[in-house]
Amino acid sequence: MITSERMAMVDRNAAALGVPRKQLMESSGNAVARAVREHADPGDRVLLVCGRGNNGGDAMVAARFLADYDAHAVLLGRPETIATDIARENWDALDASELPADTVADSRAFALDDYAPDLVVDAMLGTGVTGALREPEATVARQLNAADVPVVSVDVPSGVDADTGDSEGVAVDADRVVTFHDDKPGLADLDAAVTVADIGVPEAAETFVGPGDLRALDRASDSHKGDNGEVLVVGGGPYTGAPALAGRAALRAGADLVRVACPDPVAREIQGYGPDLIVRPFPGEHLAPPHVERLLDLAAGHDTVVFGPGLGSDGATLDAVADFLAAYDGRAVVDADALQVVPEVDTAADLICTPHQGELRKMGGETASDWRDRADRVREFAAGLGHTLLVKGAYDVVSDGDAVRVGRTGNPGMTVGGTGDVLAGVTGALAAQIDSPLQAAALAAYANGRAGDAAAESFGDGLAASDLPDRIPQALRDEGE
Ligand SMILES: NC(=O)C1=CN([C@@H]2O[C@H](COP(=O)(O)OP(=O)(O)OC[C@H]3O[C@@H](n4cnc5c(N)ncnc54)[C@H](O)[C@@H]3O)[C@@H](O)[C@H]2O)[C@H](O)CC1
Ligand SMILES: [K+]
Repeated sequence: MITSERMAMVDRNAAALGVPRKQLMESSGNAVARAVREHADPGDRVLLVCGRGNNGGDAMVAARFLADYDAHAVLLGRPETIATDIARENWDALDASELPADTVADSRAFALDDYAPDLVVDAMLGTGVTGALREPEATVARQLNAADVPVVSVDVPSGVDADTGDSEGVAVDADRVVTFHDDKPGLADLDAAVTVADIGVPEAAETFVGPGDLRALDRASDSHKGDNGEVLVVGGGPYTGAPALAGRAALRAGADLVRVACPDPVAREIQGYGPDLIVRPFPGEHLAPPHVERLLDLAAGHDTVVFGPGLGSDGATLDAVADFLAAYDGRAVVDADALQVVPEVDTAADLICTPHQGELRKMGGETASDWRDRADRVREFAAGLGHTLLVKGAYDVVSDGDAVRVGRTGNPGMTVGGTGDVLAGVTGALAAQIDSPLQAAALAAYANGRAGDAAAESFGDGLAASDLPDRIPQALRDEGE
């Protein structure tokens, strides 16, 4: 099953892998023509009703594959109103090839009987539908539903929401649906036979995080209306730079506000770095159980907590981490020494753990040299743990125990200290903006690696972790779109 939102991401990822949407449309149209062949005989009259989006484009392609039928394409609207370049190119190809095709600009000009079809291909609207069908689509849908003619719908019956199966007004009552790449949740309860057509989307477009995944952030900024979240970084003790790096990275990944809770001496140093980070010091040299109550209060006012950067592995510190996690029920990123506490603790929190392979082993997980084997093991371990894992490596493997995503951006220069702190901060900021922890972690791995790749262009293997945060905003933009 795939939602329309995820399909749009995968589609964009496929384009980035060198399989552009027009090529997928060619496969989609071919699959539609194959379905027509199963329901009608050569010579039969086939009416292809095309909308102005890519759903219509699929049927325009199908028309080219049906030369041995009496096939006729009807565009609902004027050719100038076709919404996408690839649909327009396919319409122009029909026109230039002098294949039977005409346009219907308003509902009064359409009468199904004029075509006397043996079969209708419904390609008015696919996953791009919003709200109730407008005219002329609504009238055409009513005529199709009233007539005794078999209907093959392209991708989804026009008017039906592919994610929910709902329709706000009239929708096409299809006999058969040819849907693409993967089944859609909204098709399950319809009275239609559903076939899933492989349209050649490489598996890598789903597995490897790509520019399409950046859409998760566009959507997040629509729904949160400018509220990009507040992040609390809990870190510092033996190390000072780590919490500051994580905090700065969280800001650059779009968090509205970042506070760093750290021991007094660390706070004084962080304040010397500049005005961007708000510091909430606690007494002593390192985190300890007496600090936990105040940290919990502080955490309650934040969308996510990034736990671990530079905390060290003092016994009292690890006890404090365990106490915190046992009482916390929000969302947190756990990194570095704090990770070893996670398998023992019973927590209601929603955690994203970001171990490197050594830390994963310390948590009781297994690694493997081949990334595919590693992906299986990470998935199993995440399922047992009940949290999301982002296991760092040349290929970063992310799993919530169910799905697996792999980030393959980044370069060997990033083995320098501190890049993990940057990743933890970016993960915290994205987890404050994106609902799915898997998606937030996957995108964080991708963006961190891309920022590292941009830094390597200037500094090669001499890159430093502090080169990364300022390169995160660009790494979170899709320049190819
Ligand atoms: N990877 C894939 O899955 C591929 C899918 N393909 C096909 O593309 C469509 C989705 O195309 P898109 O252009 O995004 O949307 P639509 O064609 O469904 O519709 C957009 C079009 O419709 C107008 N519109 C929206 N709501 C309404 C309404 N209620 N009434 C009337 N008109 C409406 C809107 O203004 C736009 O102009 C997918 O389903 C597949 O069939 C491609 O083949 C590529 C690969
Ligand atoms: K359709």
